[in-house]
Amino acid sequence: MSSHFPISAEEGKMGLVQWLKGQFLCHLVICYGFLVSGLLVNLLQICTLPLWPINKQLARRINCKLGYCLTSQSVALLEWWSGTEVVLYTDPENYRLYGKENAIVVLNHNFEIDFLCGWTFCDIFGVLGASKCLAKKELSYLPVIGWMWYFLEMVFIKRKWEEDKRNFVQSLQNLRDYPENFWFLLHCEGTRFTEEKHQVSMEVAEKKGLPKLKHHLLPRTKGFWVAVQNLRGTVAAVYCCTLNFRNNETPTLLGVLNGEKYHPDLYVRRIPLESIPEDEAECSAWLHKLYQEKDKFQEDYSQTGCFPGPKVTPPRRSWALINWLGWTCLLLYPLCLLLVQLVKSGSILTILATVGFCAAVSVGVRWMIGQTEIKRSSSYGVPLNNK
Ligand SMILES: CC/C=C\C/C=C\C/C=C\C/C=C\C/C=C\C/C=C\CCC(=O)SCCNC(=O)CCNC(=O)[C@H](O)C(C)(C)COP(=O)(O)OP(=O)(O)OC[C@H]1O[C@@H](n2cnc3c(N)ncnc32)[C@H](O)[C@@H]1OP(=O)(O)O
Ligand SMILES: CCCCCCCCCCCCCCCCCC(=O)OC[C@@H](O)COP(=O)(O)O
Repeated sequence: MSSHFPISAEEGKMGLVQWLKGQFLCHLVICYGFLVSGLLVNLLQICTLPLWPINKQLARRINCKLGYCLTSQSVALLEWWSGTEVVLYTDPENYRLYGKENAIVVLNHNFEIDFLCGWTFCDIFGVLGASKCLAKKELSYLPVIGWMWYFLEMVFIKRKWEEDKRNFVQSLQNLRDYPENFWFLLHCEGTRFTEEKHQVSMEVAEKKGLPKLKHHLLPRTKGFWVAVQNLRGTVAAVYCCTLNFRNNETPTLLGVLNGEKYHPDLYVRRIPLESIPEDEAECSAWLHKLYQEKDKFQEDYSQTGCFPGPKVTPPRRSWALINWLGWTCLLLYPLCLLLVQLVKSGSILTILATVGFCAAVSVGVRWMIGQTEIKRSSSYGVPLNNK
């Protein structure tokens, strides 16, 4: 039934803005800016190579800034384009420490944009350029983003312990003299949550005599233990982070690109590193207990729609937006000049080349977005013995 109330000018304007956000041309401009600026950042990163043996700390700082230039564009997309506001549930005493110390972040891995929400918190607390993750090796091959991570000393693993252990320990040791405050993200489940993976991992839990989890896969404990042991004295605390979305939202990166607003809530508990057991078996049992607590928070959230403790909506910072607008203006200018030349020339070949370029940008970015989709998740964790 149609409404008899006339829409206000304000509503009309909002409708138009929302309509624009869904248009392919807008997406093309955004993706073009992201890809071309990303390649420029990669190129500048390569230029820092001769600096590493001369002044490693300076090279690292420069790479953090370059990394920020690229990563913060996707934060701007979430905060300013889609209008998503991240809400934090945490102890105000601990809030003052976020961004002022190194930390290991333990975060659940259920959502397609959990990495983006993580980056947004990193930006809010000023550690975005230096933030790191224990990531699957396949991500290091991602054009632009994966190449950038190489220079940011991200830790990549094949998820095959015998093959990984040497490089993993060495990469962690390298972080001991990192010149900027960083957060090291660990998704201890090792893969994204799917019903099938959940079922398999709960079979493992049963065999091990561990309580079943409803909202998480059983955590793999080795990576956590090795990270804690190798970062003692470097990292002050573990941030136990539990992320969920209001109204049972299932957010996607494509949704963000279409300007859809989501409602993420993050519950953060700060646990001093000294309180985590050194012995492997005890540390492993400690992590299992942590996941049982996280599971309880998720269950309560699904009943009440909120996490425990006081909540705050930290203000978004303008830097991400300024950086994004700066790159867009810088890169749109030559594009517009090219288009004008194109129209003037009337050459079929040039027009075809331009259409081909736009199609390549669009397909390339769509493929990258595909990497974030849970339906394309790896087969890691199924069947049972797959490692
Ligand atoms: C204030 C705000 C604060 C914070 C804001 C939040 C976040 C911001 C922070 C930073 C952001 C930075 C960057 C993010 C950007 C982008 C990147 C995003 C995502 C990439 C993430 C990934 O790529 S996840 C995949 C890779 N990572 C991991 O795998 C890590 C987890 N895994 C481990 O750590 C593992 O231990 C390991 C891989 C190191 C080794 O695994 P392995 O299996 O060899 O050994 P384990 O001993 O650990 O496990 C074996 C035991 O596990 C049992 N088990 C459990 N389930 C299964 C199963 N399904 N199948 C088989 N076996 C299973 C198994 O029985 C073994 O038990 P045993 O008793 O026999 O040992
Ligand atoms: C202005 C900004 C424009 C943005 C345009 C869109 C650009 C596309 C950006 C793609 C960014 C890619 C970041 C990849 C991070 C994906 C993290 C992730 O979720 O990895 C999965 C692994 O953890 C586990 O893998 P599975 O075993 O589940 O398989």
